[in-house]
Amino acid sequence: HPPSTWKAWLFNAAGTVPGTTSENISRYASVEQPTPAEKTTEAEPQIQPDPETVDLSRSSLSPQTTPKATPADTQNGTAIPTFSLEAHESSEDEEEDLPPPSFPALNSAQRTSTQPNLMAPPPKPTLVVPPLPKPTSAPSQLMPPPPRIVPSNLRPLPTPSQSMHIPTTGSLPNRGPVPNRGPPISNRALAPQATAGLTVKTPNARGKVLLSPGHSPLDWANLQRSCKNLSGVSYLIRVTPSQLKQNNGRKGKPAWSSYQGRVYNITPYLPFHPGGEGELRRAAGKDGGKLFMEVHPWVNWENMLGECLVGIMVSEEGEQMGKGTLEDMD
Ligand code: HEM
Repeated sequence: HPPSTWKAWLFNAAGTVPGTTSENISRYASVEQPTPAEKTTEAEPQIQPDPETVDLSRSSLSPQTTPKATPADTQNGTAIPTFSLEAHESSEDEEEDLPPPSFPALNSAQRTSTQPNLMAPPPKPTLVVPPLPKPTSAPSQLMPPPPRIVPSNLRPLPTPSQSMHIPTTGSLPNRGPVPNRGPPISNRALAPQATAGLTVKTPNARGKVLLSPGHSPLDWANLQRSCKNLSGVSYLIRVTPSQLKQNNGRKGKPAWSSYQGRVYNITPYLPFHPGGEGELRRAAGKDGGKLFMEVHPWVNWENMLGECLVGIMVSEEGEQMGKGTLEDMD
């Protein structure tokens, strides 16, 4: 239902409401449309509304820009109904004065119900935990209390300056040169000799040496696969002990060594031997099996020197000494 003041204005539009005159309406309309005199004298129309009828401070609309009803309508006798917000605001005030709605509603089922709990209560747990025995009579069965921490027994925590400090200059602590992972600083001066094909002894526990560039185990493996003649012979031969002794690697002779009845030319392997050329030469011109097995029995001689095979050991009379024959090798 509209407020009662709305009805009054509706009736005023019909011209039948007492107490509302056309004078009021025209005065109201004159606020919206300035008189011609005001238009001509001033560039910006200054509107001075009647404080009794219009309260511009309460309106967010500007009277200069918002179109309003023209007074011509009032002159014809039919006034445009105008609505006042006063009555509406008063009703809002009344609503604000009302207490907040109660929840649940006063006539709701929750309020009218006589039973306080509509839902059934949850079942009670059947398992009952027995109470813990009271630690009264037998304190010896209980766990002993934790030891008291005496500050004097605690080791003092290291300060960040002591434990977390990383030196910015110099070598890191406990980070010496890794064995056989690169040339140590003390051997750098010997690098030109190493490039000349000489091996350099390094101070490591297993007696490995610094191999010259291009003589790593991988380089040797590649050389074995290169199909080059590494044995120095064009076909497998029978080697007598005297022949083996003559080929000892000295005076321009090749270095042969026997292992399990087979003879190998170790000459091309000398610069590749991880234990050093000198160590390997100790087996030249004789059976090297004993030395070999003393140092590194895990090394596969056959695989390492397969392409260096010269032949088999025979007696001085040419008799076969081992199980295998040259035909078997072929
Ligand atoms: C003639 C056949 C030989 C072959 C094919 C051979 C091969 C090898 C190989 C592959 C290594 C490296 C082992 C590894 O890294 O674990 C090595 C190391 C070594 N070899 Fe030989 N070697 C031979 C003979 C000898 C002989 C006759 C000696 C000594 C008299 C010797 C002394 C050493 C030493 C001292 C090392 C370094 C220590 C080690 O790696 O355990 N090698 N050799």
